[in-house]
Amino acid sequence: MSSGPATLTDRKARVKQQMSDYLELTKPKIAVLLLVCVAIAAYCASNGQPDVARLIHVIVGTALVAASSCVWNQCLEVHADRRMNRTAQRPIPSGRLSRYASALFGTLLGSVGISYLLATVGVMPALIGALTWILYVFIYTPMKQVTPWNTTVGAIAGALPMLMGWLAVNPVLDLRAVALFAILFFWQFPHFMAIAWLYREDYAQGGMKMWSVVDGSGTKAGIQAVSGAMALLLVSVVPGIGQIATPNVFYMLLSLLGGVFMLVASWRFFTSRDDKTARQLLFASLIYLPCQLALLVILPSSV
Ligand code: HEM
Ligand SMILES: CC(C)=CCC/C(C)=C/CC/C(C)=C/COP(=O)(O)OP(=O)(O)O
Repeated sequence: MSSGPATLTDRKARVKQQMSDYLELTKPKIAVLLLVCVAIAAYCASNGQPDVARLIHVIVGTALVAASSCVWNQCLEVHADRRMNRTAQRPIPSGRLSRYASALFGTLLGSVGISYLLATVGVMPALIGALTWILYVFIYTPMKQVTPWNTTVGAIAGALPMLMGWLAVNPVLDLRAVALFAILFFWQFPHFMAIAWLYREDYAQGGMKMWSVVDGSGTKAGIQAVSGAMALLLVSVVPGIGQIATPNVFYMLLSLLGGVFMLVASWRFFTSRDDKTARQLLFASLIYLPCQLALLVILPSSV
């Protein structure tokens, strides 16, 4: 007799679980920071006069395309994800969602996202969105099983959304646009080398050829982290140079400070190569990026 309400409750719980599974497939935590980057690039490109509608359009469109790429990434990696502790409980390897339904969901998100970008902010952001999708899904994802250079390709895919944000409001890519791309590109090396070290056993089990797997001593991961942090320090200063006669010293000094913070965290990881310094480096990377982005916003638009 009581099976009616119980069934309804069960069904509601199942729908709720499925919705949260589909959301999980889109890797929402990474997406939030990525979309903040897109927004900041669009803001910088607007030279202090942001077109709010275009800004919102490029955020929405990029969110859809990025979500689609994350869904497809998990459709292709299901066997590896099943073998790794960090990913085994994801919706597809755990069997909560089928690969087919997920691929359909990802395709829908991607098609809507690219069409939305085309219709609202134009060809260039849509084109770069499509290229980034292909790079992440069809080049980076299979490359993880082949060579540690996969991270370099992944970092290009991770940084390209900066150009989507920029091109949505400004058709000309200047030195600041290149610097924004470079900041996000180089930031990913210390960010990911810390993760690659922390999950090295997992990655090895999943057949992923990360630097921390092919060189178990951690030296190569450390070198990648330190080199990335050094390059990051240099490129983060560039947006402050602006017109040579009036460099923004305030911005440049604070960027240098942030760069040194990342370099010290990377150096400590390189010299110790233990979980403690890796965790500190990952934490430092997640503190650094929002601060550096905030600095870019307060950088005067005349630069
Ligand atoms: C080569 C490129 C990248 C790789 C391989 C990578 C990989 C990862 C992985 C595996 C985690 C999960 C760590 C954990 O479970 O403890 C993570 C965390 C995170 N990543 Fe990245 N990432 C990359 C680029 C990016 C980019 C471009 C962004 C955004 C701008 C980003 C933002 C984040 C954030 C916010 C977290 C913390 C949230 C979480 O724990 O899921 N990452 N990254
Ligand atoms: C517009 C568009 C298509 C944007 C996509 C950009 C994007 C999602 C960048 C993230 C960068 C990246 C390589 C993350 C790690 O993936 P991973 O597969 O190594 O992470 P995992 O091991 O947790 O699955």
